[in-house]
Formats: sequence, C-alpha cells, structure tokens
Amino acid sequence: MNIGIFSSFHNHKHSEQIVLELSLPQNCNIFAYLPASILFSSSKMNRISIWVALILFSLLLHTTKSNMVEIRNSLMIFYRKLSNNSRPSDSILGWNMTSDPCKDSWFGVYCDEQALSVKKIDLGGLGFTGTFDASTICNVQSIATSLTILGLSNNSLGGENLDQIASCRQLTHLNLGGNRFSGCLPDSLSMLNNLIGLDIWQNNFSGNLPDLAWISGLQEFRAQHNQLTGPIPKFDFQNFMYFNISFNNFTGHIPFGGKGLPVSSFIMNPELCGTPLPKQCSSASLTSPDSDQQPKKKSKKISTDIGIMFVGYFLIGLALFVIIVVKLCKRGKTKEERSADSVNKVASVDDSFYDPRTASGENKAGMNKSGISAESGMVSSSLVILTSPEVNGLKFDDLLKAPAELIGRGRHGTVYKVVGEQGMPLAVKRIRDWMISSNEFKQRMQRLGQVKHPNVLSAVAFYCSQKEKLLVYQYQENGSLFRLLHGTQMGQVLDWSGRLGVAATITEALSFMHQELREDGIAHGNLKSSNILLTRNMEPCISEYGLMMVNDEDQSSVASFNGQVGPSNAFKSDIYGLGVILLELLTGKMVQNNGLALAQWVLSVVQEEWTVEVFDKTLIQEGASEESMLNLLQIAVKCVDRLPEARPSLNQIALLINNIKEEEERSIVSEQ
Ligand SMILES: Nc1ncnc2c1ncn2[C@@H]1O[C@H](COP(=O)(O)OP(=O)(O)OP(=O)(O)O)[C@@H](O)[C@H]1O
Repeated sequence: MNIGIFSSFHNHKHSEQIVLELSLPQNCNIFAYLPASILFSSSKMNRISIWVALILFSLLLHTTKSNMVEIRNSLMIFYRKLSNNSRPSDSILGWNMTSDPCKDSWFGVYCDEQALSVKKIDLGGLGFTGTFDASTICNVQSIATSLTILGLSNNSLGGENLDQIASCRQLTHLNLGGNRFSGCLPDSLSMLNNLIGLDIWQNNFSGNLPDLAWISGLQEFRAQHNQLTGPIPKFDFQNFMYFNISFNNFTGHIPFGGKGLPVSSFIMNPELCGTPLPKQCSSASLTSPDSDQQPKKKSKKISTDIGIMFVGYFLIGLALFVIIVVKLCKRGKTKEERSADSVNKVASVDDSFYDPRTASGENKAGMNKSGISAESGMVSSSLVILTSPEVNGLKFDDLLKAPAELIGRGRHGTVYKVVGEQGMPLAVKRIRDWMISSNEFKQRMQRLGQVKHPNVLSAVAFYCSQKEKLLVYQYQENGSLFRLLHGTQMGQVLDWSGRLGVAATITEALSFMHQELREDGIAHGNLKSSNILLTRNMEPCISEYGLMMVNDEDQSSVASFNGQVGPSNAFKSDIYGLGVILLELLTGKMVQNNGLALAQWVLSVVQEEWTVEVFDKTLIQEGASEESMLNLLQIAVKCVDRLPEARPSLNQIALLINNIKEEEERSIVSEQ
C-alpha cells in the first residue's frame, strides 16, 4: 500500500487546510482535508488525531479495494450469464478476473472520474445469446448505487430476476430493446423513479404494463413490437419527447393528452381507441381505462343518461368514421393505380401481382397474424416482383396472410420465414429505420435486380410504403456462415479446404458486384458472416447486398474506426467486412462490434509474434497447412487496415486467395 502525503494549502474562509492524498493501486486517489492547525500543533492530543486520521484512511483504502473486487466479481458473473459462459470474448473485450473494470477499461464499462464506481454499462449489439440476470448487478450495492445507464439492446438475451432491477435505483436509462425477453414486466419497474429513458421495444414482453405513470421524469418510452396487453397507464404525455407502444395488444381508451403524439405511436393495437387514432371509442371502451384501474364500482354508477349520451357520441363517431374510411379507400385506390402505373413504366413490373384489396380490413388482420404489416394500415404500393419465375403468382396479400416464423432480428431489421401458397419458403426481411425515400428505394432495388451472380442472393420481390420496407428472398434452409462457424450443432465443422473455398467464392462474387455497381455507388454496406448464406448445395452466397446506405449509422461506426467518411469509402468498408470474415474463418472466433475487437485482438497477437495462437484449434487439429493459414491471415490483416486506401483491391485479394487454393490442391495431389 502506498500512502503519500501531499500537501497544498487552500485558502478557505475560516482556516487553512492540508490535503492528504492517498494514492491507491487502482488509480483512485482519496483526498481528505485536515485543518492545518492539527498538523502544525505540537500538542500530544493533536498528534494522536493525525494517527487516528491515518488509520481511518487505511480502513477507507481497504474498503475501496474490496469494493472494486466485489464489483469485478459481480460484473464477471453478470457477463458470463450474458454470454452463456463463452470464454473467448472475455479476452477480446478485456473482461476477466485479473484486471480492473475501470482502470483497465473493460469494453462497455464506464466509470466515474476517480474510477471509484461504475456509472454506465453499454453492451449493446454484441451478439450475446444468454440471459440478463438483474440480480447479478442490482443486488450488489457498490454497483446498484452508482449505475445510471444500462444498455443491452440488440442482442439475443432472455431475462432472469428482472424484478430485481428496482434495486438499481439510480438508473436514468434502461435499454433492453431488440432482445428476446418474454413474460410480464415486473411491477417493481415503476420504482425506478430516476428513469428518463426506458426502451423495451422488439421483445416478447406480454401482460399489462406496470404503472409507469409513477415515474414523473420519464421522457422516452419505446415499447413497440411486443405482446403487451391491458390499458395504457395514465401517463402525462406532455413530458414525452418520444413515446411508442405500437404493434402490441393494448386495449381501451388512449388516456387524455395522447392527441399530442403521432398516430404511429399507437398503431397496430387492434383494441385501442381514441385520439390520435382514427378509431373512436365505443361507450364500453370509454369506461374501460377507469374500470381497469378501479374495477367495477365506477362502471356500475354510470347513469342511463350518460349511457344514452355515449351511444349518441358513438353513433356520430361511427358515421364520421365510415365517411372517412370510404374517402380514404377511394383515394387509396386512385393512388395505387397511379403508383402501379409509374412502377410499370420504370421497370418490368408484373401488374398481375398488384392486388388493390391490400388496403382492406381483412388484410390488416392478416398482417397482425403474420407479424408483417404496413404501418398505420396505409398500404401505398404493391409488391414488386423482380424475378418472377420462382415466385410466379405471389401476391402481397399472400405474404401478409401466410403464417410467419421469426428467424432472426438484426440491427437493421427482422427476418421472417414465410411459406406462401405456392409452397416455396421465403425469407422476408423487414427493414427498420432506413432513411431512404420510397423512390430511391425502388430504383435501388430495381437496379440490384438487374445484376445477377450465382453466389449473390438477389431479392425476388420487394414492397415499399412510406414507412415500411420489405424484401423477399428465397429461404436458405442451410442457414448462414455465422451459424456454421459458431452454431451449436455437433459435427458441423467446416474444414480448412471448405473455409478456403468460402473465402475464394465470396471474394469473387463481391468483386463482381463491385465492378457492376461501382458507378451506381451501391456497395454491400453490411458484409458479415450472418449475411453469407449457404444454399441447398452448401454453396456460399452473399445476401442483403446493397441494403445499407453508406451514411447509415452502422457504416459510420466502421468508418470512424477506419478514419473514413463518405460514399467513396463504402466499397473499402466492404473490404474491411471481407477481412473480418476471413479472420472469422481463420480464428473460429465470434465477431462482435463490427469485427473491431476481433481485428484488434488478432493484430495484438500477431505483433507479439504468437501468430499460431490465433488459428482455430480445430484447424490445427485437422493438420491444416500452417503456411496456407499464414498466407490467408496476411491478406485478412491487410483488409482490416485502419487506412482504407491501404487495403488491397478485390482483384488482388481474389488472386492471392486463388494462389493459396492452387498451392493447397497441388500439395494434396503430390501427397497422393
Ligand atoms: N434468405 C434467408 N434464408 C435463411 N435465413 C436468412 C435469410 N436471410 C437472413 N437470414 C437469417 O436471418 C437472421 C437475421 O438476419 P438479419 O440480416 O436481419 O440479421 P443480421 O444479419 O444478424 O443483422 P443485420 O440486421 O445487421 O443484417 C440471420 O441469422 C440470417 O442469417
């Protein structure tokens, strides 16, 4: 223990003070202010006081150190549960039992300035598939009393002991969106009275919302795409900067004040009524918010007069509603006809697939059932078929009515497996938050539909309305390269020649696409192993080409690491993505955070000249040629160079990988 006394004088109003500084091993310094008179007094009493002070400091020091140990141990338990006990990423993200979460900058952990407590944990989008056990952090006082932000969005997490979250009393932001949490939200959530932002969107939460209206400072609430039911708590909507509970099963009347919010905040809750929704409440539902919270008594008291008044209002509302619906239908129809016409002119759209019934009530029910919908029920354009032979006769209606199975959620959307009437399984990607105009989207999709390569999966159709963008692909039953490399199926190991084959094929396919689409400025934009699908013959094919624009958030996060901004670098970003896939093939390690951590880890190991350590153990056991692996590693490392201009061209990469392949084949022949 290193106790240093560092003195400086501070002119305070009443007396001078001495600053004692204890330098602790974890970079935390404790300052204490002692009156100068104590140190400089010669009396025996005061010397005793100094010793007492020093002993108190040592005790404080000891407590701080053991706090840090407790924090580290608890965070490790929390992390292990998130990652399903997977060890490899511990080392990549810096989380381990021998380092300090604050001083050693564990990935996603943010501490206060003196590094005495954890303020924020942000582990969003890291591909965790385990469980978030709230007790692992919220039942630990040293974390619960300081943690203000907890971000776990866009993983694939389930929940455990969620009711314990209430002990993390300081939380201002809790983000659990884009996971697979299910069951009821704990009532104790409403005890988090410091919350400003609560995100639980895109999970499988069900049951009633706890009474979150108690949290007076709540300004952002995202709960869309769950299966929540019951009445909406009586929020003071004026406080909200963002509020969205669409795509749930809420019932009853939207509380007063909801009219200040957009319709999109409430849509696709079939049993919800009142402003701002077009659906007016019947007399029964008008009484329901109160009756749900103060059951029975009130509804009994409603007098016959009030009942008659409600019936009157209901009839007027119904009449207005019918008039509006009739008008909208008429307008919708003419719009549809116009848009179908214009699409026809732009490209060879098979008009027979356009079905004006898509705006019907019958269809909306289908959307709900399938989970695929046109937001706000405003279906403004039809399904555009790009490659008709495979999906002959497919209608948008069919897609909406067919049962849909959720096969995965990514950062940019959700993918459903849909088997239409033709019996062909399709994968429907519903794109989230893509700020692209409908026209731009259509043009882009039609251009992409013109460029074909056997190892690039083209969309068979697309759908686009103002708020909804869907892409339809043939469903690939053998899954993705990501699943093949990291899936749990036993015996599904890709050997070295298979990996080399995948590397060569996707490089060649990507090179072709870049060549064809360079002038249009359309790069892949999100190249990663979950977007490399395996066909029936286990041939790799690149999917989702061109679904991301260069200026999308995801791109810029890769861009910022690579010091690159702007459209011209989108193609170089794909080379970075390819490099990460090559690293994944070589190391067998899972990729998180755009491959940043994996690339950094590989580079650090290579710099230490422990290169062989990076290779997947199954490749070493198989006896794969070390020389070939080293050659591919060299290419991969060049592809993930921080400077985009230093990355090789796809032609060069293809040539080098083919050389490695040929060398391998020659050596196999000579061994025989
Ligand atoms: N045509 C398809 N056939 C079979 N599975 C598919 C198809 N398209 C996508 N998938 C799978 O669906 C899952 C979700 O895909 P999605 O592209 O939405 O997520 P992602 O690739 O993980 O992330 P991102 O949103 O960043 O692309 C992935 O496991 C993907 O491999």
